[in-house]
Amino acid sequence: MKVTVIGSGYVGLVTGACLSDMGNDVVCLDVDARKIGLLQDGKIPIYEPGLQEVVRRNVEAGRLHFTTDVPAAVQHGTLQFIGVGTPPDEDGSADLQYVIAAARSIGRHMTDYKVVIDKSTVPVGTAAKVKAAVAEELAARGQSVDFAVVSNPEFLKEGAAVEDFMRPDRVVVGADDERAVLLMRALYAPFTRNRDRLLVMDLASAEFTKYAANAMLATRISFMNELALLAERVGADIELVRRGIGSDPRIGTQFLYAGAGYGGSCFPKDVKALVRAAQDNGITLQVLTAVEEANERQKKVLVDKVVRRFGEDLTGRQFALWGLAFKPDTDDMREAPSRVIVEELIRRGADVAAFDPVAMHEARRSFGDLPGLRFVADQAAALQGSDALLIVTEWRQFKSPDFEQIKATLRQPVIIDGRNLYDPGLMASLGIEYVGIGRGAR
Ligand SMILES: NC(=O)c1ccc[n+]([C@@H]2O[C@H](COP(=O)([O-])OP(=O)(O)OC[C@H]3O[C@@H](n4cnc5c(N)ncnc54)[C@H](O)[C@@H]3O)[C@@H](O)[C@H]2O)c1
Ligand SMILES: O=c1ccn([C@@H]2O[C@H](COP(=O)(O)OP(=O)(O)O[C@H]3O[C@H](CO)[C@@H](O)[C@H](O)[C@H]3O)[C@@H](O)[C@H]2O)c(=O)[nH]1
Repeated sequence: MKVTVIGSGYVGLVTGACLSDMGNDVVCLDVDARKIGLLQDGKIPIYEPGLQEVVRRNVEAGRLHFTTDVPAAVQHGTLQFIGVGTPPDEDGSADLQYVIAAARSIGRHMTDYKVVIDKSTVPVGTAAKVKAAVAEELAARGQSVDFAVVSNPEFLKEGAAVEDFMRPDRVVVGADDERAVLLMRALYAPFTRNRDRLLVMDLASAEFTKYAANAMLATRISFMNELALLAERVGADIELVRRGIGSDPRIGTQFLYAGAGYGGSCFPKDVKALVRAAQDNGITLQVLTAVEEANERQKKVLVDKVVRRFGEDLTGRQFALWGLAFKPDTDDMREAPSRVIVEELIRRGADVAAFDPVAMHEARRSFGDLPGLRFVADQAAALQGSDALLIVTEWRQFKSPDFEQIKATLRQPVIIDGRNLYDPGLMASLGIEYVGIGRGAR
């Protein structure tokens, strides 16, 4: 099938690459000429395991193209995916300006039947706005061309994006047009294996489902983070509690890890947008309001532990920081807890020696020139001259480090672990002072 993907960021690129891998003829469009230039040169602007290979083989096969040429891109695809950003507006609601601009581009240049597919995360009612924007542009040109609007939210996780797209738990399709549904079924047939995985529903329910999923996942994390605070006080170990509750299939084992707070480009913005949408409808979402507040507090928990150990004034102290990206297997720094932690340590007078296996470049861009922050070449170098090691992201290479080296290199053998990577018993036996999240058991 002929597919156009508008927006070649995270979601657009993965969508375009995976759809072309199933034999579709895909054009990815972006307004960012630098990004498209990189992609045309065979370079992937983001770090995402496996993506480079999928892009390369489909470009080589002539099924995947990148362009800034709006009319040509719009004319190409029967299926027009909109995968542009929906950042939070000042009041927390989703800013739809890029989605509407993409819809207008379609209306301005289409000459035959199109299915316009909202892949971006957008609030209930957006499909109607997209429909109106396309129709307005068509009317301005005096054209009458048939089209449908479909909601097809994306559920991929960064770091596992290709796998998630290729083997989705479900594909949600919101539609009010039978022909569009048939086309979507055909497009997703190679990914959904059996038909049960493709869930067809009305537009509003599909749009709502995306926010509900992220809100539920964020709630689990804030719930565990809050319980971790209490576990420390009462002498329980949240890791053992996690296993204890997770083995109940009604609860499940995934997404129950207490940590340094959730970040990324989705949970923070989507929780805010849902709370805001509820307010606009005269409803206060009390649980989700608390989920967000708990997360803001959690991002500071690591610094609270530093303060408890080293005092309020951190002047003259240096801390080694392992992990800057908001999660492992990505270089994405959007809403990363490391940003809050680094800024707070530096505000209190400390220096920070930071290392991340892949996010150093993005981190430099995101922090700018921040006095007191130094990026070092590897995890061992961060330890030199540091008073303690702080772990912020659970990269695999941090999971079994050389503990003797850590002990010998740090000024004091202190590890403050925001991801609960190590066994407190082992740390005690090695003579390392170890502080995790919610690990109060003695
Ligand atoms: N990142 C994720 O893991 C993820 C997962 C699921 C859903 N989402 C949702 O998908 C959407 C996109 O997220 P992202 O992380 O890919 O964003 P992104 O910022 O990485 O990419 C968006 C791209 O759209 C381009 N763009 C903006 N306006 C355009 C226009 N009019 N025409 C063409 N290109 C345009 C931008 O230049 C940018 O390259 C958001 O709504 C997000 O919430 C993201
Ligand atoms: O048990 C857990 C699981 C995750 N996190 C944190 O939660 C954040 C988000 O992690 P994750 O969900 O793995 O990454 P994202 O790529 O942001 O993916 C989420 O957001 C996407 C964008 O909407 C959705 O498509 C995905 O389904 C949804 O998982 C990260 O900071 C993690 O460190 C925890 O603290 N504890």
